[in-house]
Amino acid sequence: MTAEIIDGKAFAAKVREKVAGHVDRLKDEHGITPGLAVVLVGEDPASQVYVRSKGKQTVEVGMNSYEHKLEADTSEEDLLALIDQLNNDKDVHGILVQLPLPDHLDSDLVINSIDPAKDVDGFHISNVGLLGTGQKSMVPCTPLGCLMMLREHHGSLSGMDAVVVGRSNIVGKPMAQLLLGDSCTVTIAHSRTKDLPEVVRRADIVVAAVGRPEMVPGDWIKEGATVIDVGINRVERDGKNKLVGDADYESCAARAGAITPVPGGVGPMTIACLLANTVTACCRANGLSEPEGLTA
Ligand SMILES: Nc1nc2c(c(=O)[nH]1)N[C@@H](CN(C=O)c1ccc(C(=O)N[C@@H](CCC(=O)O)C(=O)O)cc1)CN2
Repeated sequence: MTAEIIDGKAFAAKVREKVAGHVDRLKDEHGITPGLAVVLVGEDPASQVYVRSKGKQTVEVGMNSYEHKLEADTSEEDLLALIDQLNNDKDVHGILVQLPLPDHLDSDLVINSIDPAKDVDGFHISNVGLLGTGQKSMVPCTPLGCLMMLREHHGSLSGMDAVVVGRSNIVGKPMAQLLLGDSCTVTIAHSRTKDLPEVVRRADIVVAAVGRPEMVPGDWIKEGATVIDVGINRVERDGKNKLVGDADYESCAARAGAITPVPGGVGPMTIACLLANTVTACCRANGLSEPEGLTA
């Protein structure tokens, strides 16, 4: 079998188009412009690229973008003061602190200081609890993007066997909650899972989110399964830098029914879903109905 390629770049463009439509309506009918504040601490080169891209795409869909770039040695007190200011700014509907933070800053403390209603990353402990109990929450962008692509590809996911390889708070755990919410039978596998290849071979849906280059080989994949590759790993091949996922693309594509490529799969959906979450947060803050097609 040769897998169908799930084109995340094209799908993300459609999500952005939908977001732009909702933003137009918010402006025309309610006089409200959604605003997203992104906070970057330090000069991590990859983070700088992602933050630039977030700002650009925010403006492209018609929203206001507020960028706050802080020195790498910014104190926790100063960062928390900025978040407090953004929490109280009525023009800011979404707040995101780019991760990873420099080591001297406590990420959990910082994330949990964001107003949960403005936490467009969905990382605040309140949103984690709401998602885990099936209540309305802000949903982390990468898993939301994966869910949207899976729903688009399969229609209903009900009754499917899903294996999430990786148990991070940012991707693995919320991904499992979302799949459970769509009535999949879900296994979270990790480095200590016994007979990992056999566990993965049972799955109709495999979400690879371990952060290890090409860890999942094709012979772990059930014929016809869907592979969602969350990994973004920079490796050197033949003297050149290359981006690869957590799944070995060639061998997985030879067995899977559908697969997301890296780059151009899950990555672009992360920022598209951030924009979607900002519109959702803005609608909720103003007592308006949820934007259709942009939430879990
Ligand atoms: N506060 C957050 N920090 C981080 C998150 C997050 O969701 N919230 N996720 C990642 C980084 N990230 C967004 O912040 C992100 C990563 C990758 C992409 C993307 O489009 N990747 C492209 C490849 C780009 C490249 O060449 O490097 C792709 O996969 O096609 C977008 C956003 C960590 N931090």
